[in-house]
Amino acid sequence: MAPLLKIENLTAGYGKLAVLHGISLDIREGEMLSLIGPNGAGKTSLTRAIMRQCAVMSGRITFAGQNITAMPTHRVAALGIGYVPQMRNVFRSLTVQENLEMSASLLPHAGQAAAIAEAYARFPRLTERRRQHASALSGGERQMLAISSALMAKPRLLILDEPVSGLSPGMTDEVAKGIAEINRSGVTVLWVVEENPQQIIGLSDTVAVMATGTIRLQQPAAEMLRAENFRELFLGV
Ligand SMILES: Nc1ncnc2c1ncn2[C@@H]1O[C@H](COP(=O)(O)OP(=O)(O)OP(=O)(O)O)[C@@H](O)[C@H]1O
Repeated sequence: MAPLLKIENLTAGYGKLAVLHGISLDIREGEMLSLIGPNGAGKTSLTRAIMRQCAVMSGRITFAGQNITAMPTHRVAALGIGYVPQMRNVFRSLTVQENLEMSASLLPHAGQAAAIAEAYARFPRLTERRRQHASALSGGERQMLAISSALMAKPRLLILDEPVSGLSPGMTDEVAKGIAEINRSGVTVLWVVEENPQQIIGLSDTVAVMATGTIRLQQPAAEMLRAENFRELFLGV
């Protein structure tokens, strides 16, 4: 079966400067793929290139059989890719409930209340915070809200940029389990993982290792965890 997302020989960057060099990566429908690698490897840029927020210089990106390489961001999103950037991913001056209502407003009216209830059921912690402004949320709660908002559009592929970075171990566990549950419900997940790689990779099917703007390795997560040189691979040295 053709992969859900196919990236072929992608070169991309900012202005005239290429920071991704000949990237090729396949994501199968239903899988959970962790993208790891040292600071500056280009993980964020790769997620941004998929969403057309970083200039593609050459190569091709295909999603669900459609060439999205030159498609504007809103059309990529409408095709079924949800994106949660690491920062600025919620409306800080709105409450949790208002954030969810705003995202749910994309749905037919009849389905909005159920979609919001589903978000609270997935991350019960948000229920307790429903009247709080998003600016007052903890880092983990903010990620839960951003992920819930992105899910309102019912994406086939969810791209998450470092959703658990900087979180306490308990909160990492809570957010990561929520993401694994989303994946089990049928959503393909691509997540950038910066910290606690062993714990997160354990939840993933596949790992792709980036270094200096290239993909060094793509392999099953179980194999990756068994590798003696795991740290070396992870750090890309
Ligand atoms: N807006 C930008 N303009 C110019 N160069 C950028 C921009 N954003 C990132 N870069 C450069 O692109 C390269 C890859 O950065 P990127 O943020 O994609 O890496 P990363 O693997 O996500 O790193 P980190 O884990 O530190 O976020 C770096 O050399 C960075 O300096």
